[in-house]
Amino acid sequence: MSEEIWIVDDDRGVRFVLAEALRDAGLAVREFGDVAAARAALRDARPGVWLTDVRMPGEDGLSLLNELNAQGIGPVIVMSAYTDVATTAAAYRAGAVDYLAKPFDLDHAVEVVQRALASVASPTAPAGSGVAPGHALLGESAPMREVFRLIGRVAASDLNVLVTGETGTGKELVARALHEESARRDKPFVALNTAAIPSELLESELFGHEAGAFTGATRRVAGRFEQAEGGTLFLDEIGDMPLVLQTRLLRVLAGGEFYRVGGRELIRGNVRIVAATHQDLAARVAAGQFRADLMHRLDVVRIELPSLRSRRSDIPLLAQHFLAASAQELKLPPKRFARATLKLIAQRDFPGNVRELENLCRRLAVIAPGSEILPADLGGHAGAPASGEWTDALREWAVAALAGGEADIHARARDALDQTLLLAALQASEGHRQHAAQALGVGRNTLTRKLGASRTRRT
Ligand SMILES: Nc1ncnc2c1ncn2[C@@H]1O[C@H](COP(=O)(O)OP(=O)(O)OP(=O)(O)O)[C@@H](O)[C@H]1O
Repeated sequence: MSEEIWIVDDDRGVRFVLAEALRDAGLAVREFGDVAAARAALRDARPGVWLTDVRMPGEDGLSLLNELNAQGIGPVIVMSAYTDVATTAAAYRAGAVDYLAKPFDLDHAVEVVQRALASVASPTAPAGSGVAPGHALLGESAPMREVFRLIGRVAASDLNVLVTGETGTGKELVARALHEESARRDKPFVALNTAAIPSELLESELFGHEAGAFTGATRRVAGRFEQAEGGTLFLDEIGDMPLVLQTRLLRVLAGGEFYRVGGRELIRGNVRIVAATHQDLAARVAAGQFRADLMHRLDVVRIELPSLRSRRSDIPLLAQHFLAASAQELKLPPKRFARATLKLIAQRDFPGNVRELENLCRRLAVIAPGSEILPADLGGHAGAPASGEWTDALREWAVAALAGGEADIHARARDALDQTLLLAALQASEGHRQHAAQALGVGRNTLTRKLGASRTRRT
């Protein structure tokens, strides 16, 4: 077996630095500027490992990968600047052993090549079925690229996956992407939010019931397991599942068989389970609220979604996407963010993560007056105020007041807030109460009352 590494990339710069790094590591390297040249070289030689770009003028890297894979020539490592789930998963499906997201770290690239060389004896994965459909899952930050890579890696397998992450981080989207990128994509994707269903109904929701199984069960109903036959069942908020049902679910997962509620017919299912939770399952196990054996069965592969505030570089991309999508969906004229507005948004903390950002953009699509969304538009309408502004000063004051054991902290802060806002508005309206009230978005009576209250307290 040849130990030569073949690099196919139309970008000379990439070829050069990569080839140098590999040679420094003691490997022999051959470079090709396009697929045709590499294919010609195949007539009288074989590489140890291929590294190929995806999008190149002429034939693209994936079609080469498919062909090499069909002929058992490999292993192939795909390099691409396109790090979305669809491209990554398509590469893995076509038989890539690894995926390097450009720009990549050279040491990491050398390591990946060495690993591929070491595993040369093992056969490559079977060829896949072409290019994947587009995905709603967006992100360019390093942690999201890692998520896409994992999805690409495990989608084609039938392994159970546990998706973890705070609320609104995209757990359901990941489950859908896993389904779309698997051979099950033409079968149903069925989602069930365990926390949203009363526990006494959950069993019949999951496994279905026969007519007469309980009061009100007038006909046989298929449960989510049956509905998802051949496809994927997404169990959201799995941490909230009652213990009795955990036992039942465990039995079904272990045996692959179940009965409908009130039924005698044993049903054999073929369903892939993707579960999600925002809770720390291990902690729930320790507290006796979740079965350890069920956790291990669900947590075969874990995909951890990062919070939005830990990947702020994705915020502008997501915000622009949501703004455009909202305008289209609500049939509103398109708007765009001023650069300063995007910067302010990217500083926010978003405890509700991507969902909260999506809601903010939807609101702005509706209420921002101009075609360009300015920082002022974020003002009172945009949810929590940006961190790093007056709230920081307020927080400092509160921390000091709490530490000093002061009394009536909330009332005093509220008074100070009222007074500051009212005086600023009155100044701006040159003492005109009606205008000041309008500008603040409060009624005139409220303004008068608050003015009175703050005066009374001060005296
Ligand atoms: N990476 C992403 N790219 C684009 N949209 C996203 C992304 N992540 C989340 N969203 C959007 O944010 C919203 C929330 O996502 P999703 O429902 O998947 O989150 P979740 O983690 O399952 O939330 P919960 O824990 O509250 O159920 C959805 O509208 C989804 O389309």
